[in-house]
Amino acid sequence: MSEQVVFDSITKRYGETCIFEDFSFAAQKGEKVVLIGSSGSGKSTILRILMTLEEIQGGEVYVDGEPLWHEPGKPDKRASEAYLRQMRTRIGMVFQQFNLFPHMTALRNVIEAPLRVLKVPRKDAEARGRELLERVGLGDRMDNFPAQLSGGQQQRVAIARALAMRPEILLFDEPTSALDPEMVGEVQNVIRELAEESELTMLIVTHEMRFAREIADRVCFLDKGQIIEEGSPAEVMGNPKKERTQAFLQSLHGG
Ligand SMILES: Nc1ncnc2c1ncn2[C@@H]1O[C@H](COP(=O)(O)OP(=O)(O)OP(=O)(O)O)[C@@H](O)[C@H]1O
Repeated sequence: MSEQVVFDSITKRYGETCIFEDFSFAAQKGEKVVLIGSSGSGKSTILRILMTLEEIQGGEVYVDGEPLWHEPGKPDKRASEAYLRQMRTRIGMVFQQFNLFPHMTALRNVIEAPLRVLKVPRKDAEARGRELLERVGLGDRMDNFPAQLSGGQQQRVAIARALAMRPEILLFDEPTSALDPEMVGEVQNVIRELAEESELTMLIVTHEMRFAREIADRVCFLDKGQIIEEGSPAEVMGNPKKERTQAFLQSLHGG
């Protein structure tokens, strides 16, 4: 196995507040890593840094061995927008709040980036878009606008949209936490199938422990910008060694 994502001793600050200092993390190609931890521990920030939505102040992130923030040939300068954009095409992200374009149909939402960014011919983009929407169970909803779809359906469109860019890495930031409870299962099923069937490297932030257990090859428990404990779901969630992990899991069980 090779490392597809590496955080090498990064520093991340918001103003004066240091979120990560000397933070390192790696995910293997095809690995499904679930990040758990209390609110504010830095889980979303990890995904946002990888998606180049947040800059770092020290260290480096590598994707497939290539630096994300220090463009080769320009190691002392911030990577150019063109370089970041090209690196970003390898990574897809599904957000808590779907973030669909409201004025576009489901199909249009899915094909927009392949058309504009990858310059895929419209016929091919549409064929692939239809296939992906079928795959997430929305074959009969392709021409609906987001407002005509339930939250669960919108999130499934968002997953199809991320897949349309043929990423190598797929990031999920609390993908079901904005959903009504009855829709959580349908979205989790789609993600679970994807995890079982695909070679994608997946990083998933979730507060849903049952889902985390089902989907993860490895669970990382974060606290205050540090990975306190990591291992298989059975190890971390079934038999946590560290007090802070135990306290976190108990706080969830306690409601
Ligand atoms: N844009 C920002 N400006 C300032 N501080 C921020 C910003 N974004 C996040 N933070 C802070 O960084 C820390 C880590 O936030 P992050 O969203 O990564 O945590 P999290 O573990 O994903 O939490 P949650 O489970 O609540 O989403 C928090 O203390 C948060 O307040």
